[in-house]
Amino acid sequence: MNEFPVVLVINCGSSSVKFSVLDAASCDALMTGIADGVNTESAFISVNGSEPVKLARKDYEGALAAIALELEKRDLMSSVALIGHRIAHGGSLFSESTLITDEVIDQIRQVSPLAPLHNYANLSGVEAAQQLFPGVQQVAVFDTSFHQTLAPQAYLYGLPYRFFEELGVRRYGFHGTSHRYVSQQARSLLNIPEADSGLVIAHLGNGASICAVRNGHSVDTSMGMTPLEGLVMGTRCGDVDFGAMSWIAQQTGQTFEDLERVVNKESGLLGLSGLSSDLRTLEKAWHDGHERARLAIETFVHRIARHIAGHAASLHRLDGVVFTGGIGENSKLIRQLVADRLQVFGIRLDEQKNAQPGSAGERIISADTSRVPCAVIPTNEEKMIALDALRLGKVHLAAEIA
Ligand SMILES: Nc1ncnc2c1ncn2[C@@H]1O[C@H](COP(=O)(O)OP(=O)(O)O)[C@@H](O)[C@H]1O
Ligand SMILES: CCC(=O)OP(=O)(O)O
Ligand SMILES: [Mg+2]
Repeated sequence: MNEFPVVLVINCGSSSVKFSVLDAASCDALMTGIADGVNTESAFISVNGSEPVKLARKDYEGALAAIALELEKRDLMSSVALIGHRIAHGGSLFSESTLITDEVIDQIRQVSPLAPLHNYANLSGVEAAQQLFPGVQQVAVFDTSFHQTLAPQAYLYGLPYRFFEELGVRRYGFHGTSHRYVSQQARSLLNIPEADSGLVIAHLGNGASICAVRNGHSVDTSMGMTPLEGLVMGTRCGDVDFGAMSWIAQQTGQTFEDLERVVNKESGLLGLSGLSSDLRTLEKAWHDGHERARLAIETFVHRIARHIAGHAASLHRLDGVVFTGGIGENSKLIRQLVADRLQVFGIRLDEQKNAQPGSAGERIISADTSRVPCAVIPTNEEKMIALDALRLGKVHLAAEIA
């Protein structure tokens, strides 16, 4: 490794590449940024919150090349000791993070149809990084790994068992790296022992999911075989009656392919409001009297509360409800509306604590009289990815030397 090695963490999403450079010794972020609007005319890069700069090349390779250039400007290229990639779906092939080899890339490709918005983009990031950082060890960290502890009753669908046996149809769950990090932090914030603890985590971003964490392990989660099940999301519908989809297909003559696009890209907050998938836009629109924005937000909230309550049933005790993700960390409105619907648990937020800005970091937001504590914990998937990359990278380096 270099004298002051760093870990580059890459999260290639459906239209953006989020990246962080972390000090390998402390795992503190030295630099973060986003290349957004990938594969569109307006593709840009912004580093450490700076003004966006247009990308010369608009594709994933172009975005990764722009990130490499930013590292070069800061004389960091030769310090990159490891690259950690967020990979959404690992299927049943990967229950843990792994070093990336050609075989691993092939295996990730095999499961990619199950997370089409994410995995193909994730793989583009891996391939571009291999070109730009030749010889640097890369590590894959899967959203699905943390949920490998689900019991059959939590991961099976009520379908004929042969679909599971013959086709591997089952629930996997996603956002595992975030749920893993947030549940660890929550135990220290709320001062509860891992061995006897029960938490419900609400990761609310563009994609959104709930996770029940019992004694440090995921025991239930709202996403399924693909990242479509569960909550209403930015553009995804979440839970929907298959009978409704079949009815729509019969009435409109739309194919499975058409409907897959509708449920993944045209539904959720966007589809309900007819306005935007971005919660900030919808909150403002509601404030300005936009009725469908209000309806979209209230539907989003109702589903979150229903899933939080349902997930509590997988725990033996409820020590806390924790909000994270772009919405969970920043929207006092959503947190308040969700808490209002959880009165059955004796949950009450403290208005002032809930009104603190996202920049306030980890914080308890419930009233002292609340029967269950509620907290906000900013997620840090990048740190978890860097830690996994370092752990696997060290093992690999030791094996090379031996
Ligand atoms: N200050 C804020 N108030 C309300 N919503 C916010 C705020 N900041 C970000 N969001 C919302 O967070 C969502 C994006 O969350 P994020 O976790 O960044 O998504 P991703 O799944 O792409 O990682 C968007 O709906 C955005 O509007
Ligand atoms: C794959 C899980 C998911 O929805 O991720 P996202 O929140 O980054 O879209
Ligand atoms: Mg995210």
